[in-house]
Amino acid sequence: MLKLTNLSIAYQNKVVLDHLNLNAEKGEIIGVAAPNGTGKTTLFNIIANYTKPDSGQVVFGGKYTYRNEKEEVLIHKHLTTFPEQKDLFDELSGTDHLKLYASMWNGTSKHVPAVIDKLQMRHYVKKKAKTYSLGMRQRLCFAMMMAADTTVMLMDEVMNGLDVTNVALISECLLDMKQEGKLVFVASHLLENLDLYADRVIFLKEGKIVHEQRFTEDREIYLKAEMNSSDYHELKTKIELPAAHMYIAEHLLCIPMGGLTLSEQTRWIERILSLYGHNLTVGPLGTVEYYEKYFS
Ligand SMILES: Nc1ncnc2c1ncn2[C@@H]1O[C@H](COP(=O)(O)OP(=O)(O)OP(=O)(O)O)[C@@H](O)[C@H]1O
Repeated sequence: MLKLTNLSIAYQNKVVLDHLNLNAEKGEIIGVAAPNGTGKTTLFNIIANYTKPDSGQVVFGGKYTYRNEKEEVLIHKHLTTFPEQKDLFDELSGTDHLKLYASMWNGTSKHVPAVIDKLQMRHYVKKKAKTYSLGMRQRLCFAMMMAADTTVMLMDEVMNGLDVTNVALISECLLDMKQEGKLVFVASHLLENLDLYADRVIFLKEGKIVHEQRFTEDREIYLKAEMNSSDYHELKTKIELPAAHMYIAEHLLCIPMGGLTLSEQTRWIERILSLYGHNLTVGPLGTVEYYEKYFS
């Protein structure tokens, strides 16, 4: 559906994307995780052709690129980017915004009432946007994407300014979009939230995808023990830890359990429990843990 090949861009001396490659399919939600200023927005801007890469290509549906205006129009019929709150029209109501997006991309606004209901906006959607709180504006921006209903959606900081209830509501809508076969990119600093709906999370570092965590496949199970750095170094003098173990962000020891027999697994659990009893869990690594591994 969407193929990124060898995307590179640099500003002055700073390399932001460096020969980045990615294939993405319909029905996928791809989380993009990286610290501030790494290149998430730049990546989205290149996918949407708001920014030209220094080299590389964005290919849609196996054949369309931004080589000419005709193909750009074709691509943009199927792609939306998350509106910025500052781009909302103060004097227009939420309904006006939704109808605008619906008719621009969809040619009809018949589904707008269903979007309003789904996002529980009925009590405010007829008021002018200038009267909305931050969270109300953010929900409207998301609703506009739902109204546009395109196949590819690029969502930058979609959860910004939302309270817990609204984060849950939007997460639910993202899961619905996946069921409907959309391809959704979500750049977010709410890392645990990505675990709820992303099929995979890519971690950007120094212009490249330094790690891709897939949630759809069998994931490696780890014995995870919280321990400070002096306990970790002391432990290493007492027992030989498996070569593949990780010590993440100076606080989390992770011992892979895959390939071990049940009795070996139990032995590791007993050993770590007897030495450092508290805060021990068994399970796969989540987005937070990989983030700490690569960026801490
Ligand atoms: N037009 C531009 N001119 C010069 N530098 C730019 C431009 N656009 C982006 N950059 C630089 O590129 C880098 C990546 O910026 P980008 O906005 O893509 O990061 P981000 O990962 O989206 O950050 P955040 O999490 O803060 O939104 C930053 O160092 C930024 O200063």
